[in-house]
Amino acid sequence: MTAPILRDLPSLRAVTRDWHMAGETVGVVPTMGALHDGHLSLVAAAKKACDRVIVTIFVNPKQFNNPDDLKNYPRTEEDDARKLERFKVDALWVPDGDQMYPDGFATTVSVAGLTDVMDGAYRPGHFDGVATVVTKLFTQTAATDAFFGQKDFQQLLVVRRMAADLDLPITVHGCPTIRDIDGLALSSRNLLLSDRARTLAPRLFEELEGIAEGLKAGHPFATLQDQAKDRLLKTGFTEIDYIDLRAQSDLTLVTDTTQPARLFAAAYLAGVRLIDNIAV
Ligand SMILES: Nc1ncnc2c1ncn2[C@@H]1O[C@H](COP(=O)(O)OP(=O)(O)OP(=O)(O)O)[C@@H](O)[C@H]1O
Ligand SMILES: CC(C)(CO)[C@@H](O)C(=O)[O-]
Ligand code: BAL
Repeated sequence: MTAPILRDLPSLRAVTRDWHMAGETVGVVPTMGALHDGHLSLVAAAKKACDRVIVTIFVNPKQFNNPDDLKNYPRTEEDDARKLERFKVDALWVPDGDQMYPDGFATTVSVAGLTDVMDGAYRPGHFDGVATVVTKLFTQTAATDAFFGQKDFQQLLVVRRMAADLDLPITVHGCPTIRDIDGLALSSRNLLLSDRARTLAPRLFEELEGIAEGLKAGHPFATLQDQAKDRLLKTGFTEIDYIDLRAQSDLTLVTDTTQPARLFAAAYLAGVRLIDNIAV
């Protein structure tokens, strides 16, 4: 059965009020649509953990620093609703831009520190947009639990910081990255890759794995990083925003893996910006 698609706040509040009154746990899975198995793994985790599940679909203009990226972002609402049928989620929250940001909207939620690096540095304003919309999604749904992917690891930490700092009564769960059979992290933007670019895209993950092995073998990170960048550029990637080794807790740069660390990468292939990260 198709879940009800709710587009205005009074309708959303009407259904969630009864759940909260009954003491049920409510899980929210925030997405920008164009759903794939990565998103669906979050939905499955939410179904397992919570009495009720709301999936949100909103392509949030405030987090796009590039107007073409916003214009080209895939929008597939009917397919998305169909893909969710088998999960029997309780509601789809699909607000439009006016619902989310009515005339006069003037508030920005900004998380300092964690957002200074990587995607925060390369996509100015991006995490302000994310933190602002996620704060609204949390308060609109009054969810008790939220489910985010580790594919966007920096986003996961930013959201956790924001929820803790604002005392939002919600538990933020981080779920593992789902990959295609060739290792490419599933991502809605993969739909924008040409056939040829799609065959090259898994190289990003392969390079991260190669660096992880090199670190285990005792090679210095700086050398491994340079070699990986060179190889990606020769393969056809056009621009590499970063390949970084950072502490998992606070994203500070590290040069070894004496504390829990992750490798992070962002690079352009045929005009599409791919990101990935792995634990080392
Ligand atoms: N491969 C994946 N595995 C697990 N979670 C994922 C994966 N891809 C996305 N997610 C998670 O799904 C949620 C919604 O992400 P979003 O709608 O931006 O999808 P996306 O595929 O990351 O798209 P984009 O192309 O914008 O990066 C986020 O919490 C994100 O981390
Ligand atoms: C969390 C999110 C739905 C906020 O718009 C978005 O950044 C995403 O899809 O990862
Ligand atoms: N997956 C994070 C959302 C974005 O790239 O804008």
